Amino acid sequence: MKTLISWIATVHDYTRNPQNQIIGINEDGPTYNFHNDFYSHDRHIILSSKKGDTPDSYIEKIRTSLVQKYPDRTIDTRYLDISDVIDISQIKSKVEGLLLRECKDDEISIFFSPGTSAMQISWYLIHESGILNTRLFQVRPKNHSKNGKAELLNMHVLKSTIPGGSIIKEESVVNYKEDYIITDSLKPIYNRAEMIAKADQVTTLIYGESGSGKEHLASYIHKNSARNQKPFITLNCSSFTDELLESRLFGYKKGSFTGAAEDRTGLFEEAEGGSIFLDEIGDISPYMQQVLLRVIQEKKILEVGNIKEKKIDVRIIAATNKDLPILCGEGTFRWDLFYRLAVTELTLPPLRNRGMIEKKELIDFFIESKRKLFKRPKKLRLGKDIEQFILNYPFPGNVREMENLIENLYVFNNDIVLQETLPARLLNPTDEFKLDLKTAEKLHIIKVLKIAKNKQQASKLLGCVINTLEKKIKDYEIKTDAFWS
Ligand SMILES: Nc1ncnc2c1ncn2[C@@H]1O[C@H](COP(=O)(O)OP(=O)(O)OP(=O)(O)O)[C@@H](O)[C@H]1O
Repeated sequence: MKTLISWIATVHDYTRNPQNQIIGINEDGPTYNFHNDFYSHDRHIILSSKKGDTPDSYIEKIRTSLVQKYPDRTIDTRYLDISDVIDISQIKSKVEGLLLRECKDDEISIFFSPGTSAMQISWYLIHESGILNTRLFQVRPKNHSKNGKAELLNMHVLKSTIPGGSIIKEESVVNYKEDYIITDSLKPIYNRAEMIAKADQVTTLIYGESGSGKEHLASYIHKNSARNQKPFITLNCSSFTDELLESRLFGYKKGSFTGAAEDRTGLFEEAEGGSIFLDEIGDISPYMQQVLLRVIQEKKILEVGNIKEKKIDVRIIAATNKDLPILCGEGTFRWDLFYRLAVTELTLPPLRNRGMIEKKELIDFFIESKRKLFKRPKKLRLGKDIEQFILNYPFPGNVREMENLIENLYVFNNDIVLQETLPARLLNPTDEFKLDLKTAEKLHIIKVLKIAKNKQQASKLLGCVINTLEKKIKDYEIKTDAFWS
């Protein structure tokens, strides 16, 4: 869809009397001019910085007048409730949020001219962030053009001329410091999360296996958002029945069910102004899906046992280790809820796909961070063979399992890690975990390498030529040093 978006031009879109009061619509103003000369879009969204509690008669007047003149055109208004029209970060965050919610897949033409200069800088920053498919346009009015006709100009602004990107980057670096390692495969994901964070109210769906870092990524979005001074609340949805989940999320009134001895505030209300992280969202029942869909649509909650809804302002970040589109296709998850939750999406790779270098970085990272935790003067040392066992292990529990393993090694070792202190599953990885075929093959090769005297014997046992075995050792990044000295 081709969407045109612009601010209302409060000065130039209206005619005024000598006392500067608005008395009518200026048909030579920028909004009208764009429609007269250049409009070729499927819809136009006109933005107002005001609160939408009561429609602004002026912006609605211009909309009605345009619709009367061009009845086949779709013209909508949106009220963004901007408290300070020169606050760039507030403007950018609210506009970007709106665009991500409503125009994510559109070809967006931004009419740059109307609005305050802060609004124009925000347009530029949104365009430059590259998160949406945007183009910037301005109009040269007929009295300034050589041929006496208004001209539509596509703007290409050189990046180096405006320092906005670096200002925004600086803010997020200041906001965020933590004991966490962002390895290479995580960098693009965290960069995207940072952009998402700036777009207020936009929902995010994080995909990733258990222990891959979903909660941390969600908290990173919160910390980098304008809501970072407000609460970040997390809930694992899979551990509750419908009744418990509903009362936990929305609260309840005293006496509304057996055991409800007093009023209790729900998590949505506790998170007011901040963000809520709903983990394992793929596990909620059809009933809870319907309830949550309503909450997202209406931005209101209903406490259990209450009849009056409460307005909420909470950013929702959800996560799942399931393939939600597949669940939707099978009919167990609602498409409409999926689309509401997945306005933006992020996927964390499982640890087994992060490559040896990253695995090693993580091991080193945890060895140092757990040294501090255990208050040891020296870091634990891993012999080459022990390191190979750890590197070869597929870690079905992902980073959490690796973190726990290193903690465990600190408990049982003082200096150099002894092989007998390694958990049995590392020495003999079996198929006790659900593993894909490739991992099963890798584990089988490791098993055979361990019992064979050399590669020739291993390839014989495996029933393949040595070249095939060597290729698989390379592809699966199996470290063979531990098997033969
Ligand atoms: N890159 C990393 N650097 C440091 N610690 C990490 C990293 N990734 C994950 N962890 C640690 O692994 C553990 C699991 O992370 P987290 O709880 O974010 O995962 P999750 O995907 O939300 O898991 P689940 O779905 O089971 O709740 C946490 O202790 C977290 O600190």
